[in-house]
Amino acid sequence: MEQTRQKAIIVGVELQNQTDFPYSMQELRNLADANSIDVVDELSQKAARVNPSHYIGTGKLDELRALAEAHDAQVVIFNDELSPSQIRNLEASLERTVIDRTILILDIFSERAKTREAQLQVEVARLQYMLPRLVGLRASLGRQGGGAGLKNRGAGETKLELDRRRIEERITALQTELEKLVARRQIQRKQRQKNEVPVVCLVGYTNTGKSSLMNALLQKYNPQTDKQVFVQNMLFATLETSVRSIDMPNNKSFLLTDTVGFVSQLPHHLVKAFRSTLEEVTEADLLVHVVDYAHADYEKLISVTNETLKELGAYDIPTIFAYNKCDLTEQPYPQTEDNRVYLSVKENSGLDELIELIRGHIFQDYMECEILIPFDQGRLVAYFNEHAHVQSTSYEPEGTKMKLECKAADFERYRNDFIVM
Ligand SMILES: Nc1nc2c(ncn2[C@@H]2O[C@H](COP(=O)(O)OP(=O)(O)OP(=O)(O)O)[C@@H](O)[C@H]2O)c(=O)[nH]1
Ligand SMILES: [Mg+2]
Repeated sequence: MEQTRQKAIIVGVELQNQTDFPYSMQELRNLADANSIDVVDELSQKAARVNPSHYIGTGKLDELRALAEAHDAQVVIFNDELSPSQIRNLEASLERTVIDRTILILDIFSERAKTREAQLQVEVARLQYMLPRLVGLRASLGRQGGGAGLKNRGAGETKLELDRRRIEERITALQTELEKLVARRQIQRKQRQKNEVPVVCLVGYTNTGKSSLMNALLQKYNPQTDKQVFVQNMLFATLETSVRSIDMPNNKSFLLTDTVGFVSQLPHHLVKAFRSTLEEVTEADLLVHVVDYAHADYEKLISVTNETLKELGAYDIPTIFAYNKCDLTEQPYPQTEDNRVYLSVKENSGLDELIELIRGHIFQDYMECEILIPFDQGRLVAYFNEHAHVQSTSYEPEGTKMKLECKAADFERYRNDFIVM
């Protein structure tokens, strides 16, 4: 049964010289919507800084109270992370549930988390956020007892007894469990590194089509696979990292990683908790930055993603751009321009162009050569058949002649075992 959606007012402070304010309020609306909350009105204030006690000034606060009453809105959502005392003061003054941007994102994450690792990460982030806010978060804390999401708001108000110590103990226990999972993931990653298969990572703002792109490439190159990933038209459909091998013809393959989408002001605790998941990004050989080119604010979304990458320490990894959803724009596609491919994953158009660009980046160190392998080095013939793209093979009196495209590193490694023609 459809639950009755809560009504909320969103509130933001526009700082001086802030250029992205309207956009950030829109994003807050989307986050509320993803949490099944209806935004019925919004209130903003221009100020040099956020009011330390009540986020907004006294006059605005009166205005906000009147607005909430007029709309019968049970919830007020603030566009930044509130301090513990701000939450306390605002709840006392508004007599309504007070939510900030951070808890909104945390709630979406906890509702979406499917794997144990993602669930642990979200819960750690959420508990760390709550710890200093125990007194303020009267209503919000109730949710802890009843599980994820805002749906249980109010129902657990009496469960406030979860005291600081129990929360701290719980964080420790969760972190211990998490470390075990992380260790396992790191072993897998080391194994992959040893295999020297290049790693390409899809990054981008949430809902731009990263997972769709992953599925389309899998469909194209590994059609027999049943390892498709989850796609949905919503914020943060993906919270877990998936790694798939894309096996192209010519014995060339790479690993493609799909991961969580970004949003502006991704809460600090969350980034920290997801660090192990996101480490995959920092160790990639190439990033494919997926852009929703049909989004009115796509440039802003690109810079949000770049900011997040910088925060993760992944800013200097070679990057190419996939301008997706061109089917919804006037832009001609498929088309490649420098480091950019205009494409539509939905229409299956532009995938070849994208793959070409990816290949150009990760297989730069491939070379073409013609070699003669003496018969006593027969194992090399087998090796190149498996690891290189062999264009022709012929058998000469002195050995096997092969024309092939192989890794420059392989060429160097076996340089003394064959004769270059
Ligand atoms: N019109 C159009 N829609 C697309 C295209 N590619 C993806 N979509 C849709 O965009 C929505 C989001 O796709 P996902 O692949 O889940 O996006 P994502 O980037 O993985 O999102 P998160 O995991 O939330 O970060 C889905 O509804 C897709 O069907 C495209 O080329 N054109
Ligand atoms: Mg996804």
